[in-house]
Amino acid sequence: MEHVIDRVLLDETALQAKVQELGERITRDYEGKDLLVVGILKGSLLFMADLLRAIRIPLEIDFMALSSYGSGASTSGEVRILKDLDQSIENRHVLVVEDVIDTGLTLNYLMDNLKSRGAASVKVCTILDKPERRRVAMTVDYNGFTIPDEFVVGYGLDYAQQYRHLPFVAVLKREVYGG
Ligand SMILES: O=P(O)(O)OC[C@H]1O[C@H](OP(=O)(O)OP(=O)(O)O)[C@H](O)[C@@H]1O
Ligand code: HPA
Repeated sequence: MEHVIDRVLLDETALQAKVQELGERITRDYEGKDLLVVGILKGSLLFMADLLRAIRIPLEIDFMALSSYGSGASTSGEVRILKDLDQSIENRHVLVVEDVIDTGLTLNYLMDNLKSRGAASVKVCTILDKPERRRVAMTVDYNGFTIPDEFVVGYGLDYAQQYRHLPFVAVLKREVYGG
């Protein structure tokens, strides 16, 4: 992988330490509540699996897949649900798990959509946040790392569907993505 990676931004130790910290906070905050953790495919997969093991209270899991027309940065901000939840979330406490919040358009749509289904609460947990790219204001309830506006891969994040399996977050060499 060395030939495609410019530099490692967050190594495995840093990621895992942060995941433990987030898991502890979530454990405290949701104690005694009916918690449903919703992973957004595909990017959240690695973070979701690690985070779940760091949460020490009963919970259920589900997944959604979304697609934005064009990229997340497209002008419309229109989002389509490709795979919906398997169950009703009425009166349940929903925690959405994401790999990265960029423009915020995906999550903005999703939070409104989930709230309209009568959830008791809807919060978001992301491992990465790129606030410089935000196009809609949004509250990030649990954030792992605030990162600069650079294209990163690994720990679930892809470039052309590659590199999701890397256990660290890295910046690709410019010649790989033509940036
Ligand atoms: O804040 P935004 O600008 O809306 O961008 C963030 C979204 O973009 C990525 O998903 P993507 O559509 O690339 O799907 P993936 O998780 O399958 O890679 C990421 O997982 C977020 O869901
Ligand atoms: O930096 C990124 N890498 C991969 N996917 C993304 N989606 C938004 N930002 C990114």
